[in-house]
Order: sequence, then C-alpha cells, then structure tokens
Amino acid sequence: MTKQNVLISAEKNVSSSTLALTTIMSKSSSMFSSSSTSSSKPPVPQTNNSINLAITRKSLLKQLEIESGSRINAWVETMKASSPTHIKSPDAFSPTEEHRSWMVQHPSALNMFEQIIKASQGKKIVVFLDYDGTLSPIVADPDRAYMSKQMRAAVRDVAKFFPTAIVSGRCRDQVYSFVKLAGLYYAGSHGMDIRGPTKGAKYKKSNDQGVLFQPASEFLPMIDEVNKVLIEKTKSIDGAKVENNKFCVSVHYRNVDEKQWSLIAETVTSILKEYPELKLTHGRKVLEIRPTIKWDKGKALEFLLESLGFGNTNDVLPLYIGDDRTDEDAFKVLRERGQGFGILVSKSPKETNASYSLQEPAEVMDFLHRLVDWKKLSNST
Ligand SMILES: O=P(O)(O)OC[C@H]1O[C@H](O[C@H]2O[C@H](CO)[C@@H](O)[C@H](O)[C@H]2O)[C@H](O)[C@@H](O)[C@@H]1O
Repeated sequence: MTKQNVLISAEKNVSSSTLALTTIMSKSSSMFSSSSTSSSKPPVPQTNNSINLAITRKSLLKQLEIESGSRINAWVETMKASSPTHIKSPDAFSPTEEHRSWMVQHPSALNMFEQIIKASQGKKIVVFLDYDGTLSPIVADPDRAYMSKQMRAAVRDVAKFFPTAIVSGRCRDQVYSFVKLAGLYYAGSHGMDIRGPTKGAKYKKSNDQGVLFQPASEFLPMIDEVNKVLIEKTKSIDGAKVENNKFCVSVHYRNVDEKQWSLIAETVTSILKEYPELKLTHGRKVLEIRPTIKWDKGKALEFLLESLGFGNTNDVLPLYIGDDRTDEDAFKVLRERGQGFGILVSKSPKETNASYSLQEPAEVMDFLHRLVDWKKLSNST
C-alpha cells in the first residue's frame, strides 16, 4: 500500500449526517426484530406487533423527515449567516465596539509589520497565499476572478525572495491559469492537489518535475460522477453554478435568489446522501463537496513546509494569508505549532484563528510590497 492509500484508508470516515441517519435506522431495526428473533421469549401477539410496527415505521419516517428538514434549515441558516447582506458590515469611519475589540485581538498586519519582521529574525519566511478574496476580489462570476497585473507583479517579487505557495479551493490548473507564475507551489482543491518546484524535496517524484501530491486521487471518478449529478439536478435553479475543482466540487449560489437557497441546500444534501464518502462544507456563497479524508489547507501547509525542509525546525516563519473558512485550518495549524502568523483578509469581525488581519486584497498587495522592500533593504545592508 502506498503512503497515500494508507492515509486515505486510515482517515476516511462517514459523514456525521449519515451517521445520524444510520443510528436512527439501526435503532429502529432492532425495535422491529426484537419480538420475533428471541425464541426464549413468548411471541408477541401478531396484531399488536403489526400495529406497533406501523406506528413505529410512521414515527420513524416522520423523525427522518424532521431530521432532514432541520439539517436543510441548518444549512440555509449557515448560508444566510455568512452572506454579506446578513452581516452587519462595520462602517470604516465609525467601527462598532465589537469591531474595535476584534481589531485589538487581530490587529492589522500592516500596523504590526515591524513585529512580524522582528519575529522572523534568524528564520526563513515562507509565504502562503489563498487566491479568491485574497489575491483577487470576490466577483459574481467565478470564471472571471482575475487578479490584477499589479498583484501578479507583487506575488512574483515575493516569490523571488521567499518560498511561496498559492493554496486554493479551486482546481490547480484553473488557479494557475489566473496566477500565471512559474516557480511557485500550487495547492489546488483545498490542498488535495499539490505541485511545486523544489530542489531536494522529500516527496519529489523520480523525475525532475518537482513535488506532486494528490492524497484524494482515488476519489476522482466519484467526484466526476457527483459533479454530473449536481449539474443535472441544479440546472433548473436560476443562477446556480457547479464548478468542478477536480478533487472537490463547488456549488455556487451567489447569483441565486435567496428564496431558492433552501432548494439549493435540499438538492445538494439529498444528492450527498448517496455519497457517504463525501462531505459538505461551506465557503463564500458556495457549498463545497469534498472527500471525507482528513486533508485540508492546514495539512497542505504542513506538507509544504516539510517538503521545503522546514518540517522539524524552528528556523522558519510561515505567513499564511487567506479570507475564507477553509483557510482557518491553516491558521489553526500555525497557532498549534506556535510558528508564524495567520493573517485573515476581512472587513468585518469574524471568529478566527488568525493572529492579524488585512481588510482587502489591496492591503494584501501593500503587505507583499512591504515584505519585498524590507528584504531588498536588508540584503543591501
Ligand atoms: O480557496 P480559494 O482560492 O479562496 O477558493 C475558494 C472558492 O473560490 C471561488 O469562489 C469564490 O470566489 C468567486 C469569485 O470571486 C465568487 O464568485 C464565489 O462566490 C466565491 O465563493 C471558486 O469559484 C470556488 O471554486 C472556490 O472553492
């Protein structure tokens, strides 16, 4: 068995919603069989048993209906809660008390630049960048989420001085087609598709093409299948868009009328009932279908650090900049390692494991410029 297969088989598990259903099912089947299987017990009169059975089946179906209804409602609530129209966006000129105290806990990475540099003394800075909402602004059409030329130049400069990785939920080829920079690591599909240029990397393949790591490769046929089903079942929902991200699928509802959100949630969750090896997560107006393996942007970050030779050392200061829930896995890893800093891109207070914040991609670009300027200066002195 390969390392990847060991990882997959050890860590694959059933989604919690399926478990909930299975528990109800198994509880009910034991209720159904108890009186007929035990020969030591007197037989329960047939009539009572049939009535009981009918009642139990009826209440079971009702229970399943309620369970599934409340699960869909829970998804709709999550969808609404994370939608900007439902978030109290702070006024930049008169921030709320909540926003002020959040900024104390997660100060601007630009204001904290000197402290970040101080922490990097004697260490190698490694830069991790999310794509959507971090390097490119969020736009209505995911196929047109281009980054600006200026941002590309900033990332190119950063990559000249620091090992740099783009970590995205998107398919790796797609994110590469936006960034268009060689010499970087790219981790697509939420880190499940990693490729990068390295010298002497541990996970290097026998040829010279650098790292290639795809821990969910056995899920490809299933992802393709569910992608087709999702396209078919959502095609009548105006504005819904299904995006095949190779090892995961995104179902966008940004352009769907809010009244139809519960239909989206219902459609996606009911399809997923047929795929217990896949799970549902949530991003910025997008539902994401992913394999249940324990692999995420945090694991990808650890993998990349190890791949770069910084697995077991303190001589590294990883900086991870991202705007999405999925980036929290990486922020958490940094916090737990007590190494480097997570930087959340957000205009509004959010629960986060990041240490610092930046408001928008324009500030991300400023931060990248400052890193490069500092490095150039320190190289010249
Ligand atoms: O990890 P990321 O690079 O942040 O990718 C996460 C998802 O980003 C994309 O969707 C988001 O950006 C779109 C373009 O601005 C926007 O229209 C959409 O509403 C956002 O959710 C991408 O299309 C998804 O596949 C990624 O999973």
